[in-house]
Amino acid sequence: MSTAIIGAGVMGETLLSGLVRAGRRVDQLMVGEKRAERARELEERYGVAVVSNREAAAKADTVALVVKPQDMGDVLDEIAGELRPGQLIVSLAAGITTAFIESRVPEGVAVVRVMPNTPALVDEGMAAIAPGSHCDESHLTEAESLMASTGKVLRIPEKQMDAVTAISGSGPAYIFFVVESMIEAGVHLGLPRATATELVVQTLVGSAAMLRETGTHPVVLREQVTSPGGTTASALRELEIHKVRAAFLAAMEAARNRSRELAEGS
Ligand SMILES: NC(=O)C1=CN([C@@H]2O[C@H](COP(=O)(O)OP(=O)(O)OC[C@H]3O[C@@H](n4cnc5c(N)ncnc54)[C@H](O)[C@@H]3O)[C@@H](O)[C@H]2O)C=CC1
Ligand SMILES: O=C(O)[C@@H]1CCC=N1
Repeated sequence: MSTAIIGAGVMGETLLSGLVRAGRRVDQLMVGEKRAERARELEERYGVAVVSNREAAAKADTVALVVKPQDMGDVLDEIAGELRPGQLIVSLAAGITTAFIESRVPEGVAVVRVMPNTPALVDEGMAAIAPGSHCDESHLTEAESLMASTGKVLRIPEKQMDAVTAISGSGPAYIFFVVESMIEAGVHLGLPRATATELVVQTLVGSAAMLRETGTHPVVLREQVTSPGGTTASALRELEIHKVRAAFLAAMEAARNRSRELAEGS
């Protein structure tokens, strides 16, 4: 099965590198990328063939679309004439619905919508996938196998996609923001930057491992850290006073709403 990736920016390269690491044959992969310099870079780094979008669409069994949502209409119009029934389009674009894609490609082309995230770069990705209206099990299995090369995959109904985008798609950015804030706090408290960074990163990794390995609810894990009258309780009180919980809710609502707007082309 040959796979083309159209749009090889951050997420396109993440997918490409994951497929290569997972052992997909490079001669079964191809890339369509608008920026010539970027295309050359990927050719050199992975030995992958860079072709026109139309050639990618004509040759590949599966076409992964990894351009920005605002570029999807143009790319679909460009490749529609090359697509044929039985092919699979896997779209990784935020906001863009399977119905939008289906309305621009020939009848019988299957569409799967995916929301990945950047930890896929280290094989710890979280991808959600939702079928369009002409998908059968083999299409979903192929999309699943594409994304499973870089982490976990969850099947969801498409109506959950905007919320998923707000939580796991954008999620790594929130976590990095928290990490960055904690490192700055450590520096403010007088720690050398390298020490603060090591402390925060290992605390993050350790906490994530506890969540995954114990399956214990985060509230219980937080209570275990919070000694009566101790340091953690003082810190958490400040987070509540500064409405951090409410800010997270508002932030993720904003991301969900932005995903909906992208569907409308803005
Ligand atoms: N970066 C992230 O964490 C995530 C991104 N996504 C989705 O992935 C898609 C790409 O996002 P990024 O990689 O962050 O953006 P990016 O800007 O890094 O990559 C987009 C790439 O598409 C190329 N491109 C634009 N028009 C093209 C055309 N007509 N033909 C061929 N290539 C073209 C650009 O030159 C660029 O290399 C977006 O739709 C985004 O919603 C989804 C989940 C997470
Ligand atoms: O910020 C964005 O629009 C993309 C989608 C999810 C993560 N990055």
